[in-house]
Amino acid sequence: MAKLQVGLVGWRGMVGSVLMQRMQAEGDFARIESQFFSTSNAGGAAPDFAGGSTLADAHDIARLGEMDAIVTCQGGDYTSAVYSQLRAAGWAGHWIDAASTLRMSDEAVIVLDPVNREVIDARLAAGGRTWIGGNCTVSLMLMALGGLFRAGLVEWMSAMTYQAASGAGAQNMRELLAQMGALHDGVAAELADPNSAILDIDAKASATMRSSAFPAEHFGVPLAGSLIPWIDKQLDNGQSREEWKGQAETNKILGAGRTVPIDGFCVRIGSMRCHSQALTVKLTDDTPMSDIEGLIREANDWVRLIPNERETSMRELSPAAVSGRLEVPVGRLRKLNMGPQYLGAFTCGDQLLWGAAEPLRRMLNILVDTV
Ligand SMILES: NC(=O)C1=CN([C@@H]2O[C@H](COP(=O)(O)OP(=O)(O)OC[C@H]3O[C@@H](n4cnc5c(N)ncnc54)[C@H](OP(=O)(O)O)[C@@H]3O)[C@@H](O)[C@H]2O)C=CC1
Ligand SMILES: N[C@@H](CC(=O)OP(=O)(O)O)C(=O)O
Repeated sequence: MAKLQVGLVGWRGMVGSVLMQRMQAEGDFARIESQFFSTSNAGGAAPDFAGGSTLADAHDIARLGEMDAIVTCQGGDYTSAVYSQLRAAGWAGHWIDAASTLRMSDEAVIVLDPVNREVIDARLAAGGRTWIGGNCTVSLMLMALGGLFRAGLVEWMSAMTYQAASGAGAQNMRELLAQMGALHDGVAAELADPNSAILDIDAKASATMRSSAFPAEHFGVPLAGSLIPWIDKQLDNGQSREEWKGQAETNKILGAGRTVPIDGFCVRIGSMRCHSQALTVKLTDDTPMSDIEGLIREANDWVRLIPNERETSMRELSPAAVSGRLEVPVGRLRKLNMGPQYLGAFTCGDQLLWGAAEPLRRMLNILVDTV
């Protein structure tokens, strides 16, 4: 059988680079015929790892239209510029996209196959052609607690997030490190002197952070040594758009009849590429902890239950431990003081893997296996 012709757009960006790493690691390129596209270097050389050849123009609708599937990590502006033109030209191929632009449209499924494979399969059987990766925070939360949702145990949930710089883009990751460096540079002499006063060091660090010379072009404000209590756009109801996605995308991914209320606050913190979340779950009944742990543990191959103990939690449930790994640890599990139906949990995951690239390459492989 002929291999799928797959167009890859946005492959050298941050999400795209992680996707390329994962596709190489899993041998995905051997299963497809790949054609690389570029918005900036058409005619240039395609990357060696996929056998070379020439980059095609990512705005050439006729060339894109020759693909059986297009995988794009190029961003929402590109999706807005190209997707409807391609469909209007009669293209019936599969569109797999990291950007949020099409997520809530009726024709699109938000893909996270360890959680919603049935939803994907049903839409495939019905002729679905548009597959969009979910918001990173939502996908990571569902990889951690999908077992409770699947069992119908979640009456409502509140998610308080601690989101990494990578979610804002590559330049923001660089700026976070530049901010850390500037903070250190500002007090290096005092730090080298064990007798210097801590309050003097603190005052100097605060002054550095507030100075107009502090590098904050991308975040707009200090993140290192501070935090940012707003992610994405402001909505009329007082939520940030990132907070809005929690309920909207979770329920769409699950494809259930009932809407599970979800709300909370999304906060940017100074981690590099792992998003963490403190979750409060109102359970539908007083389910015993052993059942809860079993449901979470057995939900998929990547969730890892961390016992609610100090040493293990500190060592294994943090961005430093999880960065670059596909495992999604979840721990701090305990019933809360509010009553036996209230469960607390804490989870941490790499937002460039399960939060962005991994669901896309897995969707491509589902297509390779089924169409
Ligand atoms: N950042 C994240 O955590 C997540 C992002 N997404 C979505 O994924 C999409 C892409 O995001 P992201 O990967 O952060 O975007 P990037 O800005 O890293 O990359 C996007 C494109 O910018 C172009 N580009 C220009 N200069 C450079 C350069 N020096 N190095 C690399 N690429 C360059 C490339 O296009 P070309 O090669 O054509 O010039 C590249 O494909 C967005 O829609 C975003 O919403 C989804 C989930 C998480
Ligand atoms: N908004 C996320 C990253 C992201 O790109 O999300 P989305 O794919 O929903 O736009 C963050 O800042 O951490």
